[in-house]
Amino acid sequence: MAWRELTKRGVRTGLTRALTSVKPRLAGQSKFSLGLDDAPTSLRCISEFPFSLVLWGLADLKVRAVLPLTRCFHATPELWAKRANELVHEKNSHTKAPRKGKFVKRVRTEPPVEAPYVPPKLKRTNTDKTIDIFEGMTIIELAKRAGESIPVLQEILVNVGEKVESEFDPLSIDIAELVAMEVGINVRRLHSNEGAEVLPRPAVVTVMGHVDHGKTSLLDALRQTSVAAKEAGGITQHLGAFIVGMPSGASITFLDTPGHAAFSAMRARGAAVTDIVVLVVAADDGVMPQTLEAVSHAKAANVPIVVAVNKCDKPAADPERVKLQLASEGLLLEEMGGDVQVVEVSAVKKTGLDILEEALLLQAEMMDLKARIDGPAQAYVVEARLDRGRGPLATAIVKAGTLVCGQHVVVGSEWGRIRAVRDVVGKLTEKATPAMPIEIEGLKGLPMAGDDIIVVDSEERARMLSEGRKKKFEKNRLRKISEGATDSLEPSDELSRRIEMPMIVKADVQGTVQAVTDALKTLNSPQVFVNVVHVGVGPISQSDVELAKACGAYIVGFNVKSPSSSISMAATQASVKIVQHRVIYHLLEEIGSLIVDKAPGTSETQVSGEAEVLNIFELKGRSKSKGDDVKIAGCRVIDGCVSKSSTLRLLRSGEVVFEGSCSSLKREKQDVETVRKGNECGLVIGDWDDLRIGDIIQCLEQVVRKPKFISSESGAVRIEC
Ligand SMILES: Nc1nc2c(ncn2[C@@H]2O[C@H](COP(=O)(O)OP(=O)(O)OP(=O)(O)O)[C@@H](O)[C@H]2O)c(=O)[nH]1
Repeated sequence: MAWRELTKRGVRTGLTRALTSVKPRLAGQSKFSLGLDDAPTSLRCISEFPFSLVLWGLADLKVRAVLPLTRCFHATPELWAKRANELVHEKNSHTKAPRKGKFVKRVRTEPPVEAPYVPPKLKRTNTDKTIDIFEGMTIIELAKRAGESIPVLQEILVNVGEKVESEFDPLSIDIAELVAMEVGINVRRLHSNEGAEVLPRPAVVTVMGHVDHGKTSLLDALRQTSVAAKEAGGITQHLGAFIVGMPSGASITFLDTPGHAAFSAMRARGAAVTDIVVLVVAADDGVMPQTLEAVSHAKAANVPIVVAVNKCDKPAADPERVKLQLASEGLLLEEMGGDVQVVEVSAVKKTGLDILEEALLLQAEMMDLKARIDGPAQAYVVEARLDRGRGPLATAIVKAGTLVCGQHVVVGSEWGRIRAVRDVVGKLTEKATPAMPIEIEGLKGLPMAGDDIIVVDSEERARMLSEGRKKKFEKNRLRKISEGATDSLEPSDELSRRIEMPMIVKADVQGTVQAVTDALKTLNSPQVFVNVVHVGVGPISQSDVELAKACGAYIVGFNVKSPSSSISMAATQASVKIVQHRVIYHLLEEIGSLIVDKAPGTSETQVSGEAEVLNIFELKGRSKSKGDDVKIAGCRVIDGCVSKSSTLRLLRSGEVVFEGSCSSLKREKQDVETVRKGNECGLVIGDWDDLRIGDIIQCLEQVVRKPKFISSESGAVRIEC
């Protein structure tokens, strides 16, 4: 039974009341309040279970027991039905304390205090009124449409266990419906596919795989263009999207996600909007670390994989080995009885491409990909960049509905009115339908890759939502800073000695800014802390130099134009170092070596030599200081080299008995500075004369160990101390 349908039967009202009445009694019982808070979300997920009886039971019991709704996911319909019967039975038999069942726990053992449901002051005359609701609307918007006051709706939200920090917070469409229902208003869900015409849509495909396994070449081969050649350093630098038309007339939307480790954050976002992942594995190289990483991303996002075994033209190609490797990593390949299709291709020789396309279309067909065409669009930002002439530009994929030029949108915490929509070839278009990659122009600020695009009615609403979201982000940011400050109140000794390297990151597009920032953070070590103080899209500017000067930061430019001579000169004068690259691992290498240079290193005590005491000689009255006898250890150096200037450590039966300096080191009556392994010597330890045959004398030296910059074959980098 669907949650929506319950409205008609009044069940949801019952549940809301039940939850509301039980809430005061749950104070301090986190387990139960958790279930309560989760209720609206959980309810969406259990729609296939016959739980209405349970809900009725809860409502009618007024409620001395509460179902931990989070556990609904694990319940079978039979269990639900059984438990529902139990609840009804308990109610009918007037049992004061319900039995402890698998899903029900008693809230308190003393006679229950009736906690009658006290509804907020509601107009309950609205039953014929219907309002449009949609994902992401604010409580202000809902209040306006419902003709209710904001505090009344806020009270309902609190009562249903929904945490809403501000009236600008977007509500989920389900919560909006729940609140509307409480004030007795019918709703029409604008983002729902129900009632709207749903049509098949092209699949959105992401190509993933290990570095250099041929992702870009494969996409190029598919679209008959050559991007790889144009790309700096031969690696894909940022997320793009394009449509590949198939001979059959069908089309597939590809997200061109890059494969380098530094971009894994962007790749994760790519997977979130994607329907299918093409996992590219080079037939000669086989499964590599990033191949497995890609599999994990796809699995985490619950996205099916189609494997493209590439470079099959190479003499060393061994597709069968690749298949076995993949199978051993848990991919259930079709030819081994699973459902993952594997296609052998060569991006260079352009073989197997038609079979790959067919495999993708087949996969898409099996998934029965459909989307609502009409109504407001739901879309995601894939990439964003700043264009000098056109301002902020966002590449987006429409997931449902139609995005129309001129609409007001909220994108993450930015807003704007869509001034222009361009398709993949840069042609202006009036609207964009599902799975269509587009570039939109007209936003007031630069959104982040992964942001959702919400279409709103008016500029006022767009502005309001954007402001609300910005405030929330700022609040979260400040909270994080204050949490960080609290964390750093008691830093460990090692961390408190960390040297800070402030950095300003400038890159061509938003996704890259973040990828570079994330990559730089991987270089943090116990000795050096990379502190990204400012990030931005676009070329390095005068103000970047001024900021860098003020906080002693390095400026890191990635994929941006070289700064003008006046900016370079200003940077030189201000002793601001600018590090600029177009290939991520070159950038990381340079920053890594700067970190290594700057790191103080760790001081370590090393045993540089070891001597065994073979004899003990006593010289009467020879001590310079005291006039006492002196004991000389007649030793043989058994390891390394013993030197007079070193600190000595005396070991007896493996235990340290003394540590001090050497006051005399002689070899055949000659004073010497060092004695090497295999030679004999006479050694006097200052202030220590308790010597025994068999004692071991170690020479200690302090060495400073500098961290090392390590770059693995997979492209991952780190600083090892
Ligand atoms: N022989 C052969 N070489 C290929 C094939 N596909 C790609 N290559 C070569 O492999 C190298 C890497 O190809 P790219 O397409 O840049 O690989 P990528 O996976 O996109 O690399 P990143 O973007 O760096 O992750 C290039 O030199 C290609 O020419 C193929 O099918 N056969």
